[in-house]
Parts: sequence; structure tokens; C-alpha cells
Amino acid sequence: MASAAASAHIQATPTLCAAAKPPLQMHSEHPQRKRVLFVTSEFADLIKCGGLGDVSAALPRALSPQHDIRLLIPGYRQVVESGRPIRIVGQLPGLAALPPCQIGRMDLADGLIVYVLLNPALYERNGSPYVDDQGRDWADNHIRFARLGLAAAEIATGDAGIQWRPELVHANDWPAAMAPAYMAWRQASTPSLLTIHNLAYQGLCDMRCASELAIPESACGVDGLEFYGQLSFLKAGIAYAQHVTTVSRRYAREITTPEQGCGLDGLLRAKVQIDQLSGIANGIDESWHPESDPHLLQGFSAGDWAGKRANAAYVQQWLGLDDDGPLFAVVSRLVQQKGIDLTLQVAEHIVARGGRIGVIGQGEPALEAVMAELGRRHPGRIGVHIGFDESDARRLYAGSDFLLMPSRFEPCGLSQMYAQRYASLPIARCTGGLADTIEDGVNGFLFDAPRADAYRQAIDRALQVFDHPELLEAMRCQAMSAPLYWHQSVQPYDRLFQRLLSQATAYRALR
Ligand SMILES: Nc1ncnc2c1ncn2[C@@H]1O[C@H](COP(=O)(O)OP(=O)(O)O[C@H]2O[C@H](CO)[C@@H](O)[C@H](O)[C@H]2O)[C@@H](O)[C@H]1O
Repeated sequence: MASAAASAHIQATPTLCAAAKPPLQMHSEHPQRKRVLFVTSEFADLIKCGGLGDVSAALPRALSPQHDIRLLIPGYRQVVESGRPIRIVGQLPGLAALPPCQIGRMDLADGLIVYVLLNPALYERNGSPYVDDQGRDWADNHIRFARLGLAAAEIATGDAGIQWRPELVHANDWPAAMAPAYMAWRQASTPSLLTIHNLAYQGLCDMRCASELAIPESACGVDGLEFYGQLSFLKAGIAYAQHVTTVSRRYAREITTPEQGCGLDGLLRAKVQIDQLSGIANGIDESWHPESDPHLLQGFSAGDWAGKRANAAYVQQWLGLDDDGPLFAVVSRLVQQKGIDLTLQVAEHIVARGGRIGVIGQGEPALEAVMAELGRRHPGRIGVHIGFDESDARRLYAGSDFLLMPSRFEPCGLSQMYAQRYASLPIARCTGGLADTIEDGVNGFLFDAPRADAYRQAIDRALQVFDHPELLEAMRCQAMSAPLYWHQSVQPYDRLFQRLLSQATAYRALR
């Protein structure tokens, strides 16, 4: 339902937004400058549930000097009520059960352009992009995110009425993964790229939804979207995109195995054989800087730990912790992937060894409840905040000595890199991007088996380092310089964009 406040920010007349500032510095002399539509369900400036929101805010900005890259996001309440003007620039008709929508345009202060898919009934709700206030999936998620994919295809084929047409569509995760499929069914000549940030979330719905979503019957078989009797949005993206990337090189290999392939490993192996699957590691954006981060109580740098102590003092007070012992942090979505059950098993060990644990997390209601109960059982030693708060999360990274991240799988992981940058040493499982970004005993600690005993041994090694200040100092300094900023990931994306575009040109010439 549209709220009055929401409507107030949507301008129907195509006048220039007052908030628009001169665009980002554009190297217009770049001969390979391309128009790219980045399709995503989260964007940290406005709405973030996890790492996808961070990447969607940082990667397009990092690529902006090379390319005219614009975002397409759903018009959630948090987006239309953000106070940033939106002007209507396009109209989309309905198709089957996918309703008509408008396209709004938001010009951000740094020049980034965001297209907003507007349909109050579909997107302007309380709750998160994916679940309601009780943590239940929205029952019409298949409609909401198929609509997003169709809108991307309509923009790509020039049917949205907006004065801009991408040369490449970059879809992210299952909520955007129908874009390559709708583009193929509309014979778009524009190539598409799908980035998988997490293979475990696939966007499954009942096969009977096919007609509501205008999916051609010929695409409903095992060579198309069918996945064990259901329709899979992610499979659609993998099948129809010209290329698939994931967010670390190791995870790109892992998802081709039956253990980590979530039932899609066969299809992904086929993609490898035709050179259509690769891994490009995430970076971190420059707001994650311990000297200048405005969220922190006090900044700090390697060797000058007064600011780190000030953040620790804040965390102590906020979470009701005692003031002695090493501080272990958990900053995480509370979901099975993150190995929260393993942390529950080692928590008493940490407390018995004189440690404290500070938690900020949100996610599955059952895991939230056990985590909160753990905090109640150990007042002063374990403090738990169930919720999502950017400032508190950053202060917890900055104030802690170690980050606990025993993920069962981890496509890349940003939290461990944020912790490293803020001199909190990650204790993590040797999997996916964690294995690619942490050097055991140098800038963090890794353990192999997803078991409490292996995890406890890594914690004991961390505690030994904590007892040797010169070692701790050396590891902190190594960690702070380890994570790569995004500009280091630009080149591989750039090369991939150019390759996909030249393949598309060659293909068009053959037709
Ligand atoms: N309660 C809370 N309050 C405030 N902030 C919180 C929070 N809980 C988590 N966060 C923040 O959410 C982000 C989590 O990002 P990650 O990349 O570590 O994991 P996530 O599984 O969400 O991302 C998925 O996508 C990313 C992006 O590609 C991959 O790196 C990753 O492996 C994959 O699982 C971080 O910015 C973290 O600080």
C-alpha cells in the first residue's frame, strides 16, 4: 500500500532533481566505456540485509570511472521514503500476473544513477526485502522478483520508455536472476552476466506458477528452470546468462562439487567446460577505514590503539560486559550458513578461558532465541544484541580482539575483511572466500573440519597470541593491511564486460 510520505517523494514531472550534483568524474575518453545495468535487491545506501547490499553500493561505484553503470532496485518503503527525490521516467505494462509498474530515477549526490521499480502493492511493506516482520518469506516473492527481472529485460530491449539502454545487464543473486531468462525469451541482443553471491538461496517456487510468471512451457523442463519438480530462479539465471561469476575463486571451484553445488553442480560444471563460470573476489569499500570511519567512537591506526580501546569501552557498556579478558565478536546474519551452532558449542570454552563474547545478529528466529538465551546465561561475559545496526556493527569490529566466523560455507565474506581492517583477527573455517582472504597464523586463524573440537583448537591458538603482546601487535598490523579495496577487482570485471560485449557483437554479425 502506498503511504502518503512515499508518494510525496515521487515526482511525476521529469524535472531535474534538486539534489543532483555534478556526476562522478567520468573518463569519457575511455574508448571502451559501456552502458551497464546492475540489477540487485539490496543497496547499502538505502537497504541492506547483508553482504549483497555492500557489494551493490561499492562495485558499481568502483566501475563508474570506466563505465556508465546504473542500478535497478525495487522501490521498497525504505527506498521511496529515503527522502531522496525520485522522478518517473518510464512505464511498464503488466504481463500475466506481473503487474504494471513505473520506473523512477534517483540521482545520488555522487552521480550514481539508480532506477527504482515502483509498485507500492508489491514493494512498499514493513519488514525486509524478503521476509515479513515475523521472519516469514513474503508469499508473493516469486511475483515481486520475477517483476524485477522482467523490468530489467524491458529496459534492455528499450521497452521501458527510458532514454537509456544498457549494452550489458549484470544480475545479482536469485532475486535478479530471472533477468537473463526474460531477456532471452524477448530475443534481446544484449548480453547478460549473473553473479552468484550465495548459491544456497535459489528462489524456488511451485511449477504451477509458470503461467503467472509468463514462463514459456518449453523452458519448464530440466534443461530450463525445472529443479526437482519446482521452478528455480537461480537456475534460470545460470542457464540463460552468457557468463556466471561468483565472489571468490575458491567458491567458484567449490560450487562445481556435489558437496557444495546445492544440486546445481552439474550445470555449473557444464558452464566451466565452456568457459562461462569464473570467480572474482569481492573487495571492501573505502568507508571501512579505521582512521576516518565516522561510525567509530574514535579512530585509530596500526600501533596507536587508543581509539581501538575507546570502541571497546563503548561495546562493553552497550552489551553489559565486564572489562577484563579478550573480546570475541560475532557480527552476522544468524543463519545456518554461518555456523552459529558451532559458536554456541564453543562459547562456554571461551568464557572458561577468561574471554568475553559480543554479538550483534539477526536472522532465523530459532537461532536468535538460542543466542539471546546464551547471553542471559552468562551476564557480563556474553552480551547479545538481536538486531541490525551499521554503527554498532562497525564499533564491535573496531572494539574486539577476534571475530568468530565458523561458516559452513562462505562465497567470499566481507565481515572477516572488515574485522581485519579494524585489527580484529578472524577465527574462521577454511572454506570459500575465507580461505582466500585469511592467512593462518599471519592475519587470522583458520580451521578445517566444521566441528567444535577443531574450532576450539583455533580459539586456543588465538588466546596464546593474545597472551604475547608483541605477536598480537604483529598479527594486527598484518591484518590491517590485508583486505583489498574494490578498485583491485575492477580490472577483472572490466575485462569480462569487454569479452562479453565483443562475443555479443561477433554473434550479431553471424546472424
Ligand atoms: N546484525 C548486523 N548488524 C549490522 N550489520 C550486520 C549484521 N549482520 C551482518 N552485518 C553486515 O552484513 C554484511 C555481511 O556480509 P558478508 O559478506 O560477510 O556475508 P553475507 O552472508 O551477508 O553475504 C553474502 O554475499 C556476500 C557478498 O558477495 C558474500 O561476501 C558472502 O560470502 C555471502 O554469503 C557485513 O557488512 C556485516 O557487517
